Amino acid sequence: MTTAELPLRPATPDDFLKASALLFGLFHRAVDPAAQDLDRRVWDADRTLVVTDGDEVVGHTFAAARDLTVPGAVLPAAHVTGVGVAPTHRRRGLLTRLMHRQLRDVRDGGREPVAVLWASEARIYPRFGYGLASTRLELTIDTREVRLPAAAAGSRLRAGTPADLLPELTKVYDTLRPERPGWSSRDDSWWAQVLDDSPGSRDGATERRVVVHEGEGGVDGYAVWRSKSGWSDAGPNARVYVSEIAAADSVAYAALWRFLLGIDLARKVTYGFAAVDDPLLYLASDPRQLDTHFSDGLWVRVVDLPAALAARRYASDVDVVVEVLDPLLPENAGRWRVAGGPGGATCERTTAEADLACDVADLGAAYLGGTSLAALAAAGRVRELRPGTLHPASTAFGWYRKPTAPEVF
Ligand SMILES: CC(=O)SCCNC(=O)CCNC(=O)[C@H](O)C(C)(C)COP(=O)(O)OP(=O)(O)OC[C@H]1O[C@@H](n2cnc3c(N)ncnc32)[C@H](O)[C@@H]1OP(=O)(O)O
Repeated sequence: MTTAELPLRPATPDDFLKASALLFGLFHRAVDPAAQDLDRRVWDADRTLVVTDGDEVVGHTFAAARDLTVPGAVLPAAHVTGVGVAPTHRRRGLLTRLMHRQLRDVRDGGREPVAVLWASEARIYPRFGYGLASTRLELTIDTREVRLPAAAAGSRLRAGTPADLLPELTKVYDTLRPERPGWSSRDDSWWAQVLDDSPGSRDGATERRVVVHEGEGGVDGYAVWRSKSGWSDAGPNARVYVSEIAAADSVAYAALWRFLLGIDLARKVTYGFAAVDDPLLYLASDPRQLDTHFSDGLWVRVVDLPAALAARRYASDVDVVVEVLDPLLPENAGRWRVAGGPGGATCERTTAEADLACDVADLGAAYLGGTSLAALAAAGRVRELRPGTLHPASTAFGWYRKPTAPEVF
């Protein structure tokens, strides 16, 4: 049997252990039964495709059913993860088959207008119509070089474990989520996944810790962190690793950062999920000392174009005809009129002359309001066919805050 003929099918619960072993191997991790149990909580055979060769699972992809916040709305979105092909079967088209089938299934399912993912390597997914929709700043902060404004009166911090403080975390997260493009819904299983603390995941650091901020109305912010002991010839040199920080307002946000940057014996604090417009850039006495590193965040694939473009809101009034290329999902190809604004929008097929032309991946890139159509045009990706239409459309497709995705799923 050639690779192209290997069976590709929906998974069954019996495939889990083999699929899990495949993924541990592909990501160069020793099999960790604790992490595996946790993965099993979020894994759903009905949302998984596998390729088998005899008894072996040699290809795998999973699309978790979660909601995603987009500009002005919260939508069901296929959260694609666990993509992998066995090293014995690589570069023979199995990923291509899996991606094509998965996108077709999502489209035919009729419920999720977009698919989203984090890429292990940024080169993999554009060919399947995914566009880079959010960027991520990784910060490595020298605690002695950065000062924050003095604390506001009435701030209170409380420390605890993730297990003890989970109700507070979920409350804050769910309160903030509808306003934060790029955030995904978390049920109990996803919270368990996000807060995974199996010893194999610690890399010599402590267990996870949580600090919550209490304002006048109760808990309104939290940070999840761990630390790692370190000593140098010059003295203490511990590191603090922040995995998540969320706050309802500037008082809570500054108080949490003040706490994290003030932990005794630590010299560096790292945080991997800052937004490109993160408030810390404007709070810190010397933003250069945040030592930012820029990388790709969430990739978005527009699966049902009219549903996706009508579902989000626009920053300003828009009425534009876009000619779209989508060889993989031809239902999306052709000319679409997007009309609306901050209160809602419609997207309908049209025979009118096009104002702009682009690939479906560019609409994915612009979908969360973080990548501008004008920047894509400057890169030669979006084309302005009718002069004067690009700039207003670019403003409308933007949003008042940049998207950020707080977790790699
Ligand atoms: C959302 C997520 O889960 S991200 C995790 C992705 N998984 C991993 O990184 C685990 C390790 N890697 C793998 O499992 C595999 O190499 C995969 C899944 C990335 C690719 O699977 P394959 O079956 O080899 O891909 P396939 O043969 O369909 O390749 C399709 C095309 O993508 C290209 N491609 C595939 N992987 C890569 C890569 N890592 N970098 C650059 N190009 C790539 C191929 O060259 C091919 O290009 P072509 O059509 O011009 O010839």
